Amino acid sequence: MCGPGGNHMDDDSAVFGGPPGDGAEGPAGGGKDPDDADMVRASLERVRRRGGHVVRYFFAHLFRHHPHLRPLFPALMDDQYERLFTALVGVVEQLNRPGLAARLERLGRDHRKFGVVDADYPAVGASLVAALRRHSPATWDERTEAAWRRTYRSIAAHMTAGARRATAAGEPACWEARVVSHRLYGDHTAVLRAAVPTPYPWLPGQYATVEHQDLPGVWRPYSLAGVAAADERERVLEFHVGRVPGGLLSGVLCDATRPGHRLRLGPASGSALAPPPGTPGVTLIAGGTGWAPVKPVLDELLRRRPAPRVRVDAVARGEAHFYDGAFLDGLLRDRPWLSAYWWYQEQGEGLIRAAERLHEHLRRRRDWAGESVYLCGPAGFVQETAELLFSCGLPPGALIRDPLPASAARRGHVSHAEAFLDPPPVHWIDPDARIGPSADAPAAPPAAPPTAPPAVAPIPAATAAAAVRGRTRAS
Ligand SMILES: NC(=O)C1=CN([C@@H]2O[C@H](COP(=O)(O)OP(=O)(O)OC[C@H]3O[C@@H](n4cnc5c(N)ncnc54)[C@H](O)[C@@H]3O)[C@@H](O)[C@H]2O)C=CC1
Repeated sequence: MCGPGGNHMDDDSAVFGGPPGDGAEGPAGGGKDPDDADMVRASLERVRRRGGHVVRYFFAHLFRHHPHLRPLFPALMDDQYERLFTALVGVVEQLNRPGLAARLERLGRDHRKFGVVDADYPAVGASLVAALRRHSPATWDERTEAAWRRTYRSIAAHMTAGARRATAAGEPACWEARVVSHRLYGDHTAVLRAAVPTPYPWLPGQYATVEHQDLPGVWRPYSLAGVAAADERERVLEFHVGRVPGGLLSGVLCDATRPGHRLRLGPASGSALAPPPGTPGVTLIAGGTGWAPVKPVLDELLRRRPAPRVRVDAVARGEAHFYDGAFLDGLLRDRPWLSAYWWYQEQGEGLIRAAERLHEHLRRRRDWAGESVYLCGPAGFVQETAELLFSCGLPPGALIRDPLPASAARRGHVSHAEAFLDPPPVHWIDPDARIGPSADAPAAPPAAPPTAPPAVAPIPAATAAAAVRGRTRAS
Protein backbone atom coordinates (compact mmCIF):
# COMPACT_ATOMS: atom_id res chain seq x y z
CA MET A 1 0.00 0.00 0.00
CA CYS A 2 1.15 3.52 -0.53
CA GLY A 3 1.45 6.01 2.23
CA PRO A 4 0.75 9.69 1.85
CA GLY A 5 3.16 11.88 -0.05
CA GLY A 6 3.01 10.23 -3.45
CA ASN A 7 3.78 12.50 -6.33
CA HIS A 8 1.32 12.00 -9.10
CA MET A 9 -1.21 13.52 -11.36
CA ASP A 10 -3.73 11.25 -13.04
CA ASP A 11 -4.11 10.81 -16.74
CA ASP A 12 -7.81 11.40 -16.80
CA SER A 13 -8.40 13.71 -13.94
CA ALA A 14 -6.96 16.83 -12.48
CA VAL A 15 -6.84 18.71 -9.25
CA PHE A 16 -9.01 21.74 -9.18
CA GLY A 17 -11.23 23.34 -6.64
CA GLY A 18 -11.53 26.01 -4.02
CA PRO A 19 -11.14 25.95 -0.29
CA PRO A 20 -12.51 22.70 1.04
CA GLY A 21 -14.08 22.00 4.31
CA ASP A 22 -17.25 24.01 4.27
CA GLY A 23 -19.39 21.18 3.03
CA ALA A 24 -21.10 20.50 -0.27
CA GLU A 25 -23.25 23.41 -1.30
CA GLY A 26 -26.32 22.09 -3.01
CA PRO A 27 -26.02 20.33 -6.36
CA ALA A 28 -22.44 19.36 -7.17
CA GLY A 29 -20.46 22.23 -8.53
CA GLY A 30 -23.42 24.51 -8.64
CA GLY A 31 -22.68 26.64 -5.62
CA LYS A 32 -25.54 28.43 -3.90
CA ASP A 33 -26.60 30.58 -6.78
CA PRO A 34 -28.48 28.69 -9.52
CA ASP A 35 -26.97 31.04 -12.10
CA ASP A 36 -23.43 30.07 -11.16
CA ALA A 37 -23.30 27.11 -13.51
CA ASP A 38 -24.42 29.23 -16.47
CA MET A 39 -21.93 31.97 -15.65
CA VAL A 40 -19.08 29.52 -15.24
CA ARG A 41 -19.97 27.72 -18.46
CA ALA A 42 -20.18 30.96 -20.40
CA SER A 43 -16.91 32.17 -18.93
CA LEU A 44 -15.11 28.94 -19.84
CA GLU A 45 -16.57 29.08 -23.32
CA ARG A 46 -15.02 32.52 -23.80
CA VAL A 47 -11.50 31.25 -23.04
CA ARG A 48 -11.77 27.96 -24.87
CA ARG A 49 -9.93 29.24 -27.88
CA ARG A 50 -7.04 30.17 -25.61
CA GLY A 51 -7.30 27.01 -23.53
CA GLY A 52 -3.65 26.04 -23.99
CA HIS A 53 -2.51 29.42 -22.70
CA VAL A 54 -4.92 29.33 -19.78
CA VAL A 55 -3.63 25.97 -18.61
CA ARG A 56 0.03 26.92 -19.02
CA TYR A 57 -0.58 30.11 -17.04
CA PHE A 58 -2.43 28.09 -14.41
CA PHE A 59 0.50 25.74 -13.84
CA ALA A 60 3.06 28.56 -13.90
CA HIS A 61 1.01 30.44 -11.29
CA LEU A 62 0.54 27.35 -9.16
CA PHE A 63 4.20 26.34 -9.14
CA ARG A 64 5.37 29.90 -8.55
CA HIS A 65 3.14 30.43 -5.53
CA HIS A 66 3.21 26.85 -4.24
CA PRO A 67 6.48 25.25 -5.36
CA HIS A 68 5.93 22.35 -2.98
CA LEU A 69 3.14 21.17 -5.32
CA ARG A 70 5.48 20.74 -8.32
CA PRO A 71 6.50 17.18 -7.33
CA LEU A 72 2.85 16.12 -7.44
CA PHE A 73 3.02 16.41 -11.24
CA PRO A 74 5.11 14.44 -13.72
CA ALA A 75 8.49 15.80 -14.78
CA LEU A 76 7.25 16.08 -18.37
CA MET A 77 4.14 18.24 -18.33
CA ASP A 78 3.29 18.13 -22.04
CA ASP A 79 0.08 16.15 -22.05
CA GLN A 80 -0.82 17.37 -18.59
CA TYR A 81 -2.03 20.64 -20.07
CA GLU A 82 -4.60 19.02 -22.25
CA ARG A 83 -5.63 16.55 -19.58
CA LEU A 84 -6.35 19.31 -17.10
CA PHE A 85 -8.37 21.38 -19.50
CA THR A 86 -10.30 18.36 -20.76
CA ALA A 87 -11.12 17.43 -17.17
CA LEU A 88 -12.18 20.97 -16.37
CA VAL A 89 -14.41 21.20 -19.44
CA GLY A 90 -15.88 17.80 -18.60
CA VAL A 91 -16.84 18.88 -15.08
CA VAL A 92 -18.14 22.30 -16.07
CA GLU A 93 -20.34 20.75 -18.74
CA GLN A 94 -21.91 18.57 -16.08
CA LEU A 95 -22.50 21.21 -13.43
CA ASN A 96 -25.80 20.65 -11.67
CA ARG A 97 -26.40 17.40 -13.55
CA PRO A 98 -27.26 14.26 -11.62
CA GLY A 99 -24.29 12.02 -11.00
CA LEU A 100 -21.67 14.75 -10.83
CA ALA A 101 -21.45 14.63 -7.05
CA ALA A 102 -20.69 10.92 -7.09
CA ARG A 103 -18.20 11.43 -9.89
CA LEU A 104 -16.39 14.13 -7.96
CA GLU A 105 -16.27 11.99 -4.86
CA ARG A 106 -14.65 9.17 -6.84
CA LEU A 107 -12.25 11.69 -8.34
CA GLY A 108 -11.29 12.85 -4.86
CA ARG A 109 -10.83 9.27 -3.76
CA ASP A 110 -8.56 8.61 -6.74
CA HIS A 111 -6.53 11.79 -6.22
CA ARG A 112 -5.21 10.36 -2.98
CA LYS A 113 -2.75 8.28 -4.98
CA PHE A 114 -1.05 11.48 -6.19
CA GLY A 115 -0.47 12.58 -2.63
CA VAL A 116 -3.07 15.35 -2.86
CA VAL A 117 -4.27 16.51 0.55
CA ASP A 118 -7.17 18.79 1.54
CA ALA A 119 -4.87 21.78 1.97
CA ASP A 120 -3.84 21.64 -1.73
CA TYR A 121 -7.30 22.41 -3.05
CA PRO A 122 -7.42 26.14 -2.19
CA ALA A 123 -4.07 26.71 -3.88
CA VAL A 124 -5.23 25.04 -7.06
CA GLY A 125 -8.54 26.91 -7.03
CA ALA A 126 -6.79 30.26 -6.59
CA SER A 127 -4.44 29.60 -9.53
CA LEU A 128 -7.30 28.51 -11.73
CA VAL A 129 -9.27 31.66 -11.02
CA ALA A 130 -6.14 33.72 -11.62
CA ALA A 131 -5.58 32.02 -14.99
CA LEU A 132 -9.18 32.51 -16.09
CA ARG A 133 -9.21 36.13 -14.98
CA ARG A 134 -5.99 36.82 -16.83
CA HIS A 135 -7.32 35.36 -20.09
CA SER A 136 -10.68 37.08 -20.16
CA PRO A 137 -9.76 40.71 -19.47
CA ALA A 138 -12.72 42.21 -21.34
CA THR A 139 -15.45 40.14 -19.72
CA TRP A 140 -14.23 39.19 -16.25
CA ASP A 141 -16.12 40.89 -13.44
CA GLU A 142 -16.87 40.41 -9.76
CA ARG A 143 -19.96 38.30 -10.41
CA THR A 144 -18.01 35.92 -12.66
CA GLU A 145 -15.26 35.58 -10.11
CA ALA A 146 -17.75 34.96 -7.31
CA ALA A 147 -19.50 32.30 -9.42
CA TRP A 148 -16.20 30.50 -10.09
CA ARG A 149 -15.19 30.66 -6.45
CA ARG A 150 -18.52 29.25 -5.22
CA THR A 151 -18.43 26.56 -7.87
CA TYR A 152 -14.92 25.47 -6.95
CA ARG A 153 -15.69 25.41 -3.27
CA SER A 154 -18.51 23.03 -4.03
CA ILE A 155 -16.37 20.86 -6.33
CA ALA A 156 -13.55 20.72 -3.81
CA ALA A 157 -15.96 19.90 -1.00
CA HIS A 158 -17.24 16.87 -2.91
CA MET A 159 -13.74 15.71 -3.82
CA THR A 160 -12.37 16.02 -0.32
CA ALA A 161 -15.47 14.33 1.08
CA GLY A 162 -14.87 11.39 -1.30
CA ALA A 163 -11.22 11.18 -0.27
CA ARG A 164 -12.05 11.26 3.43
CA ARG A 165 -14.74 8.64 3.05
CA ALA A 166 -12.41 6.23 1.21
CA THR A 167 -9.68 6.74 3.80
CA ALA A 168 -12.13 6.21 6.64
CA ALA A 169 -13.30 3.00 4.98
CA GLY A 170 -9.70 1.76 5.00
CA GLU A 171 -9.25 1.85 1.22
CA PRO A 172 -5.58 2.36 0.34
CA ALA A 173 -4.65 5.39 -1.75
CA CYS A 174 -2.92 2.96 -4.08
CA TRP A 175 -1.48 -0.54 -4.12
CA GLU A 176 2.16 -1.54 -4.44
CA ALA A 177 2.77 -4.37 -6.91
CA ARG A 178 5.87 -6.27 -8.03
CA VAL A 179 6.33 -7.61 -11.54
CA VAL A 180 6.64 -11.39 -11.46
CA SER A 181 6.73 -12.12 -15.20
CA HIS A 182 7.12 -10.20 -18.42
CA ARG A 183 6.94 -11.36 -21.99
CA LEU A 184 7.07 -9.31 -25.15
CA TYR A 185 5.18 -10.73 -28.13
CA GLY A 186 6.65 -9.63 -31.42
CA ASP A 187 7.57 -6.02 -31.06
CA HIS A 188 4.09 -4.91 -30.17
CA THR A 189 2.54 -6.29 -27.03
CA ALA A 190 3.85 -7.09 -23.56
CA VAL A 191 1.98 -9.38 -21.22
CA LEU A 192 3.07 -8.81 -17.67
CA ARG A 193 1.95 -10.15 -14.35
CA ALA A 194 2.36 -8.38 -11.07
CA ALA A 195 1.85 -9.64 -7.53
CA VAL A 196 0.16 -7.46 -4.93
CA PRO A 197 0.83 -8.29 -1.29
CA THR A 198 -2.62 -7.14 -0.17
CA PRO A 199 -5.91 -8.05 -1.85
CA TYR A 200 -6.73 -5.90 -4.84
CA PRO A 201 -10.47 -6.17 -5.47
CA TRP A 202 -11.56 -5.91 -9.09
CA LEU A 203 -14.18 -7.25 -11.44
CA PRO A 204 -13.78 -8.59 -14.98
CA GLY A 205 -14.01 -5.66 -17.38
CA GLN A 206 -12.42 -3.12 -15.03
CA TYR A 207 -9.08 -1.35 -15.35
CA ALA A 208 -6.39 0.04 -13.08
CA THR A 209 -4.22 3.09 -13.46
CA VAL A 210 -0.59 1.97 -13.40
CA GLU A 211 2.66 3.77 -12.53
CA HIS A 212 6.13 2.26 -13.05
CA GLN A 213 9.02 2.84 -10.63
CA ASP A 214 11.10 4.47 -13.38
CA LEU A 215 8.39 6.95 -14.44
CA PRO A 216 7.07 8.54 -11.27
CA GLY A 217 4.02 10.64 -11.87
CA VAL A 218 3.04 8.99 -15.16
CA TRP A 219 -0.14 7.03 -14.61
CA ARG A 220 -1.95 5.27 -17.44
CA PRO A 221 -5.02 3.05 -17.43
CA TYR A 222 -4.72 -0.62 -18.34
CA SER A 223 -7.45 -3.19 -18.37
CA LEU A 224 -7.13 -5.92 -15.80
CA ALA A 225 -6.70 -9.27 -17.53
CA GLY A 226 -6.09 -12.71 -16.06
CA VAL A 227 -8.43 -15.51 -15.23
CA ALA A 228 -7.56 -17.01 -11.87
CA ALA A 229 -10.09 -17.77 -9.13
CA ALA A 230 -11.33 -14.63 -7.38
CA ASP A 231 -9.09 -14.82 -4.30
CA GLU A 232 -5.94 -15.55 -6.30
CA ARG A 233 -6.97 -13.01 -8.92
CA GLU A 234 -6.71 -10.32 -6.27
CA ARG A 235 -3.06 -11.21 -5.70
CA VAL A 236 -1.65 -11.70 -9.21
CA LEU A 237 -2.76 -9.24 -11.84
CA GLU A 238 -2.18 -9.47 -15.58
CA PHE A 239 -1.81 -6.54 -17.96
CA HIS A 240 -1.60 -6.49 -21.77
CA VAL A 241 0.37 -3.49 -22.94
CA GLY A 242 0.32 -2.46 -26.58
CA ARG A 243 3.21 -0.28 -27.66
CA VAL A 244 2.00 3.26 -28.30
CA PRO A 245 4.31 5.13 -30.71
CA GLY A 246 5.88 7.95 -28.73
CA GLY A 247 4.13 6.74 -25.57
CA LEU A 248 5.95 7.05 -22.25
CA LEU A 249 4.67 4.31 -20.01
CA SER A 250 3.85 1.76 -22.72
CA GLY A 251 7.46 1.95 -23.96
CA VAL A 252 8.84 1.31 -20.47
CA LEU A 253 6.34 -1.50 -19.83
CA CYS A 254 7.18 -3.16 -23.17
CA ASP A 255 10.96 -2.74 -23.26
CA ALA A 256 12.39 -1.89 -19.86
CA THR A 257 10.32 -3.86 -17.38
CA ARG A 258 11.72 -6.92 -15.64
CA PRO A 259 10.59 -9.22 -12.86
CA GLY A 260 11.15 -7.46 -9.56
CA HIS A 261 10.24 -3.99 -10.82
CA ARG A 262 7.79 -2.06 -8.70
CA LEU A 263 4.45 -0.75 -9.95
CA ARG A 264 1.79 1.24 -8.16
CA LEU A 265 -1.89 0.77 -8.96
CA GLY A 266 -4.91 2.99 -8.47
CA PRO A 267 -8.21 1.43 -7.40
CA ALA A 268 -9.98 -0.79 -9.92
CA SER A 269 -12.48 1.25 -11.90
CA GLY A 270 -14.81 0.99 -14.84
CA SER A 271 -18.42 0.01 -15.35
CA ALA A 272 -18.14 -2.11 -18.53
CA LEU A 273 -18.68 -5.36 -16.65
CA ALA A 274 -19.80 -8.76 -17.91
CA PRO A 275 -23.45 -9.01 -18.97
CA PRO A 276 -25.67 -9.87 -16.01
CA PRO A 277 -26.34 -13.48 -15.05
CA GLY A 278 -29.22 -14.90 -17.05
CA THR A 279 -28.13 -13.32 -20.34
CA PRO A 280 -28.76 -16.15 -22.81
CA GLY A 281 -26.20 -15.28 -25.46
CA VAL A 282 -23.08 -13.12 -25.46
CA THR A 283 -20.82 -12.07 -28.32
CA LEU A 284 -17.40 -10.87 -27.16
CA ILE A 285 -15.60 -8.69 -29.70
CA ALA A 286 -11.98 -7.67 -29.12
CA GLY A 287 -9.67 -5.57 -31.29
CA GLY A 288 -5.92 -5.80 -30.49
CA THR A 289 -5.28 -5.43 -26.76
CA GLY A 290 -9.00 -4.90 -26.34
CA TRP A 291 -8.64 -8.63 -25.67
CA ALA A 292 -7.37 -7.80 -22.15
CA PRO A 293 -10.77 -7.03 -20.54
CA VAL A 294 -12.53 -9.59 -22.75
CA LYS A 295 -10.39 -12.41 -21.37
CA PRO A 296 -11.63 -12.26 -17.74
CA VAL A 297 -15.17 -11.49 -18.90
CA LEU A 298 -15.06 -14.66 -21.02
CA ASP A 299 -13.71 -16.59 -18.06
CA GLU A 300 -16.56 -15.34 -15.88
CA LEU A 301 -19.17 -16.30 -18.50
CA LEU A 302 -17.72 -19.79 -18.87
CA ARG A 303 -17.97 -20.32 -15.10
CA ARG A 304 -21.70 -19.53 -15.00
CA ARG A 305 -24.25 -22.26 -14.64
CA PRO A 306 -26.14 -22.45 -16.81
CA ALA A 307 -23.44 -21.03 -19.06
CA PRO A 308 -24.66 -18.60 -21.69
CA ARG A 309 -24.06 -19.23 -25.36
CA VAL A 310 -20.74 -17.48 -26.03
CA ARG A 311 -19.10 -16.41 -29.22
CA VAL A 312 -15.70 -14.70 -29.41
CA ASP A 313 -14.51 -12.56 -32.31
CA ALA A 314 -10.92 -11.38 -31.95
CA VAL A 315 -9.46 -8.97 -34.49
CA ALA A 316 -5.76 -8.20 -34.98
CA ARG A 317 -3.29 -6.80 -37.47
CA GLY A 318 -1.84 -10.18 -38.33
CA GLU A 319 -1.53 -13.70 -37.05
CA ALA A 320 1.52 -12.76 -34.96
CA HIS A 321 -0.55 -10.14 -33.17
CA PHE A 322 -2.72 -12.76 -31.47
CA TYR A 323 -0.40 -12.61 -28.50
CA ASP A 324 -2.72 -14.67 -26.30
CA GLY A 325 -3.62 -17.24 -28.96
CA ALA A 326 -2.33 -20.14 -26.85
CA PHE A 327 -4.87 -19.33 -24.14
CA LEU A 328 -7.75 -19.26 -26.59
CA ASP A 329 -6.43 -22.41 -28.30
CA GLY A 330 -6.59 -24.13 -24.93
CA LEU A 331 -10.16 -23.02 -24.33
CA LEU A 332 -11.20 -24.26 -27.74
CA ARG A 333 -9.57 -27.65 -27.17
CA ASP A 334 -11.39 -28.13 -23.87
CA ARG A 335 -14.73 -26.76 -25.03
CA PRO A 336 -15.61 -27.98 -28.51
CA TRP A 337 -18.91 -26.13 -28.21
CA LEU A 338 -17.26 -22.73 -27.83
CA SER A 339 -17.31 -20.45 -30.87
CA ALA A 340 -14.14 -18.37 -31.22
CA TYR A 341 -12.91 -16.74 -34.40
CA TRP A 342 -9.78 -14.83 -35.25
CA TRP A 343 -9.93 -12.13 -37.87
CA TYR A 344 -6.73 -10.68 -39.23
CA GLN A 345 -5.32 -9.12 -42.30
CA GLU A 346 -2.72 -10.74 -44.52
CA GLN A 347 0.57 -9.02 -45.21
CA GLY A 348 0.08 -6.11 -47.54
CA GLU A 349 -3.57 -5.64 -46.67
CA GLY A 350 -4.77 -2.41 -45.07
CA LEU A 351 -5.07 -1.99 -41.31
CA ILE A 352 -8.81 -2.25 -41.21
CA ARG A 353 -9.20 -5.23 -43.57
CA ALA A 354 -9.66 -7.65 -40.66
CA ALA A 355 -12.30 -5.41 -39.12
CA GLU A 356 -14.05 -5.27 -42.49
CA ARG A 357 -14.13 -9.05 -42.60
CA LEU A 358 -15.64 -9.22 -39.16
CA HIS A 359 -18.16 -6.54 -40.10
CA GLU A 360 -19.21 -8.49 -43.21
CA HIS A 361 -19.85 -11.45 -40.95
CA LEU A 362 -21.75 -9.43 -38.34
CA ARG A 363 -23.92 -7.91 -41.05
CA ARG A 364 -25.02 -11.39 -42.12
CA ARG A 365 -25.88 -12.58 -38.64
CA ARG A 366 -29.59 -12.75 -37.89
CA ASP A 367 -29.49 -13.93 -34.28
CA TRP A 368 -29.36 -10.64 -32.41
CA ALA A 369 -32.59 -11.13 -30.44
CA GLY A 370 -31.69 -11.55 -26.78
CA GLU A 371 -27.96 -11.26 -27.54
CA SER A 372 -25.59 -9.07 -25.52
CA VAL A 373 -22.38 -7.79 -27.09
CA TYR A 374 -19.24 -6.91 -25.14
CA LEU A 375 -16.97 -4.75 -27.31
CA CYS A 376 -13.41 -3.48 -26.67
CA GLY A 377 -10.54 -2.21 -28.74
CA PRO A 378 -9.26 0.79 -30.70
CA ALA A 379 -11.69 3.70 -30.59
CA GLY A 380 -12.32 3.77 -34.35
CA PHE A 381 -12.96 0.04 -34.37
CA VAL A 382 -15.31 0.24 -31.39
CA GLN A 383 -17.20 3.16 -32.90
CA GLU A 384 -17.63 1.57 -36.32
CA THR A 385 -18.54 -1.83 -34.90
CA ALA A 386 -21.08 -0.32 -32.52
CA GLU A 387 -22.75 1.61 -35.35
CA LEU A 388 -22.87 -1.51 -37.46
CA LEU A 389 -24.39 -3.57 -34.62
CA PHE A 390 -27.10 -0.95 -34.05
CA SER A 391 -27.87 -0.91 -37.76
CA CYS A 392 -28.24 -4.70 -37.56
CA GLY A 393 -30.92 -4.27 -34.90
CA LEU A 394 -28.95 -4.68 -31.68
CA PRO A 395 -30.66 -2.50 -29.06
CA PRO A 396 -28.25 0.07 -27.56
CA GLY A 397 -28.86 -1.37 -24.10
CA ALA A 398 -27.49 -4.74 -25.26
CA LEU A 399 -24.05 -3.31 -26.05
CA ILE A 400 -21.46 -3.11 -23.29
CA ARG A 401 -18.41 -0.96 -23.92
CA ASP A 402 -16.35 1.70 -22.23
CA PRO A 403 -16.82 5.34 -23.22
CA LEU A 404 -14.77 6.19 -26.29
CA PRO A 405 -11.34 7.69 -25.78
CA ALA A 406 -10.98 11.42 -26.01
CA SER A 407 -8.00 10.83 -28.28
CA ALA A 408 -10.38 9.52 -30.95
CA ALA A 409 -12.08 12.86 -31.15
CA ARG A 410 -8.78 14.72 -30.94
CA ARG A 411 -7.44 13.05 -34.06
CA GLY A 412 -6.79 15.75 -36.64
CA HIS A 413 -6.67 18.60 -34.16
CA VAL A 414 -3.52 20.58 -34.65
CA SER A 415 -3.72 22.83 -31.63
CA HIS A 416 -5.24 23.10 -28.20
CA ALA A 417 -7.53 25.78 -29.51
CA GLU A 418 -8.97 23.44 -32.12
CA ALA A 419 -9.43 20.73 -29.57
CA PHE A 420 -11.25 23.10 -27.28
CA LEU A 421 -13.46 24.38 -30.03
CA ASP A 422 -14.37 20.82 -30.86
CA PRO A 423 -14.11 19.23 -27.43
CA PRO A 424 -13.44 15.54 -27.20
CA PRO A 425 -15.77 13.19 -25.43
CA VAL A 426 -14.49 12.01 -22.11
CA HIS A 427 -11.84 9.34 -22.20
CA TRP A 428 -13.04 5.78 -21.80
CA ILE A 429 -11.10 5.91 -18.62
CA ASP A 430 -13.78 8.23 -17.46
CA PRO A 431 -14.34 9.08 -13.83
CA ASP A 432 -18.05 8.79 -14.65
CA ALA A 433 -17.53 5.17 -15.43
CA ARG A 434 -15.71 4.42 -12.22
CA ILE A 435 -17.35 1.91 -10.00
CA GLY A 436 -15.66 0.56 -6.94
CA PRO A 437 -16.08 -3.18 -7.06
CA SER A 438 -17.02 -3.41 -3.43
CA ALA A 439 -19.25 -0.36 -3.42
CA ASP A 440 -21.47 -0.11 -6.46
CA ALA A 441 -20.95 -3.15 -8.63
CA PRO A 442 -22.50 -6.56 -8.29
CA ALA A 443 -20.25 -9.27 -6.89
CA ALA A 444 -18.73 -11.67 -9.38
CA PRO A 445 -20.64 -14.93 -9.46
CA PRO A 446 -18.94 -17.85 -7.75
CA ALA A 447 -17.01 -20.24 -9.92
CA ALA A 448 -18.88 -23.39 -10.84
CA PRO A 449 -17.46 -26.73 -11.95
CA PRO A 450 -17.77 -27.45 -15.67
CA THR A 451 -20.98 -29.22 -16.57
CA ALA A 452 -22.69 -29.94 -19.83
CA PRO A 453 -21.97 -27.43 -22.56
CA PRO A 454 -24.66 -24.98 -23.51
CA ALA A 455 -26.37 -25.17 -26.84
CA VAL A 456 -24.13 -24.18 -29.71
CA ALA A 457 -25.16 -21.25 -31.85
CA PRO A 458 -24.73 -22.53 -35.38
CA ILE A 459 -22.92 -20.20 -37.72
CA PRO A 460 -25.29 -19.25 -40.50
CA ALA A 461 -24.40 -21.08 -43.68
CA ALA A 462 -23.81 -17.86 -45.54
CA THR A 463 -21.03 -16.88 -43.15
CA ALA A 464 -19.49 -20.26 -42.48
CA ALA A 465 -17.00 -19.78 -45.27
CA ALA A 466 -16.06 -16.35 -44.06
CA ALA A 467 -15.22 -17.29 -40.50
CA VAL A 468 -12.99 -20.11 -39.46
CA ARG A 469 -12.97 -21.38 -35.94
CA GLY A 470 -9.48 -21.26 -34.57
CA ARG A 471 -6.41 -19.31 -35.48
CA THR A 472 -7.00 -18.90 -39.16
CA ARG A 473 -7.16 -16.04 -41.53
CA ALA A 474 -10.81 -15.10 -41.89
CA SER A 475 -11.14 -14.35 -45.55
N1 LIG B 1 -11.99 -1.03 -22.78
C1 LIG B 1 -11.55 -0.85 -23.99
O1 LIG B 1 -12.29 -0.49 -24.90
C2 LIG B 1 -10.14 -1.12 -24.27
C3 LIG B 1 -9.56 -0.49 -25.30
N2 LIG B 1 -8.25 -0.72 -25.60
C4 LIG B 1 -7.72 0.05 -26.70
O2 LIG B 1 -7.55 -0.84 -27.80
C5 LIG B 1 -6.49 -0.37 -28.59
C6 LIG B 1 -5.66 -1.58 -28.94
O3 LIG B 1 -4.54 -1.20 -29.69
P1 LIG B 1 -3.72 -2.27 -30.53
O4 LIG B 1 -3.60 -3.52 -29.75
O5 LIG B 1 -2.48 -1.58 -30.98
O6 LIG B 1 -4.71 -2.57 -31.73
P2 LIG B 1 -4.44 -2.36 -33.29
O7 LIG B 1 -4.19 -0.94 -33.59
O8 LIG B 1 -3.41 -3.35 -33.69
O9 LIG B 1 -5.86 -2.73 -33.90
C7 LIG B 1 -6.39 -4.05 -33.84
C8 LIG B 1 -7.29 -4.27 -35.03
O10 LIG B 1 -8.40 -3.40 -34.90
C9 LIG B 1 -8.79 -2.95 -36.20
N3 LIG B 1 -8.78 -1.48 -36.23
C10 LIG B 1 -7.86 -0.67 -35.69
N4 LIG B 1 -8.19 0.62 -35.91
C11 LIG B 1 -9.34 0.60 -36.61
C12 LIG B 1 -10.20 1.61 -37.13
N5 LIG B 1 -9.92 2.89 -36.97
N6 LIG B 1 -11.31 1.21 -37.81
C13 LIG B 1 -11.59 -0.09 -37.94
N7 LIG B 1 -10.82 -1.07 -37.47
C14 LIG B 1 -9.71 -0.75 -36.83
C15 LIG B 1 -7.82 -3.48 -37.19
O11 LIG B 1 -8.39 -4.56 -37.85
C16 LIG B 1 -6.65 -3.92 -36.35
O12 LIG B 1 -6.05 -5.02 -36.92
C17 LIG B 1 -5.77 0.70 -27.81
O13 LIG B 1 -6.12 1.93 -28.37
C18 LIG B 1 -6.36 0.58 -26.41
O14 LIG B 1 -6.46 1.83 -25.77
C19 LIG B 1 -7.48 -1.63 -24.93
C20 LIG B 1 -8.03 -2.28 -23.86
C21 LIG B 1 -9.38 -2.05 -23.41
